[in-house]
Amino acid sequence: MSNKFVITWDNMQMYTRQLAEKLLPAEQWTGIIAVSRGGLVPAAILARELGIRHVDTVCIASYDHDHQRDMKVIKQADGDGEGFIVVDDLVDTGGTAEKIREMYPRAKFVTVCAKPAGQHLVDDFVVSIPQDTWIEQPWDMAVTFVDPIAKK
Ligand SMILES: O=P(O)(O)OC[C@H]1O[C@H](OP(=O)(O)OP(=O)(O)O)[C@H](O)[C@@H]1O
Ligand SMILES: Nc1nc2[nH]cnc2c(=O)[nH]1
Ligand SMILES: [Mg+2]
Repeated sequence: MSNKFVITWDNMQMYTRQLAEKLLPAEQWTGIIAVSRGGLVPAAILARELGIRHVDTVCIASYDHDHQRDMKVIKQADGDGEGFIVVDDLVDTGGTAEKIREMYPRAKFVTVCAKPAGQHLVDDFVVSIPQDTWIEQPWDMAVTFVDPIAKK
C-alpha cells in the first residue's frame, strides 16, 4: 500500500473520545465487547469515558490463504449483542466486520477508522481513510532515533 496514515497514542485517545460522544447516553449500554486484538485499546478508552465496567472480548485470528482470508474464532462473548457496543480499531475490506455482524446481529458495531469497502458494515466510526492507505496503529510503532537532515 502506497500511502500511510500514522495514528499516535494521543490521536487514538482523541478519536476514541469522539467515538464515545456518539455513544451517549451511556446508560443505554450493558457492556462493551472488544474485537481482539485491535479493539482492545479503543474498548479500554470507551469503558473509561462511558463509565462501563462490563468489558468482554471476541477473539478472532485471521490468516491469508491464497488471497482468501480464513478466520478462526478463538473465544467469543455470549449472546446476540443486545445492549452491547462491539468495538474494533478499524474496518478495511469488511471481512472481520461481516463475521462480527453475523455473531452479534443486535449489537451497535463501531470502529475508530473506516475505509470505504467496509464502511457500510459499521454503525458509526470517526476517521475516514482512503482504501489505498495503510493505517499504522500506535501499538505497532516505537519512537526511534533518526539521522539529522544535515549529516556532519
Ligand atoms: O476489514 P478487514 O479487512 O477484515 O480488516 C480489519 C481487521 O484487521 C485488523 O485485525 P487483524 O486481523 O490484523 O488482527 P489483530 O486485531 O489481532 O491485530 C483490524 O484490527 C481489524 O480487526
Ligand atoms: N494496522 C492495520 N491493520 C489492518 N488490517 C487491515 N487493514 C489494516 C490497516 O490499514 N492497518
Ligand atoms: Mg483486529
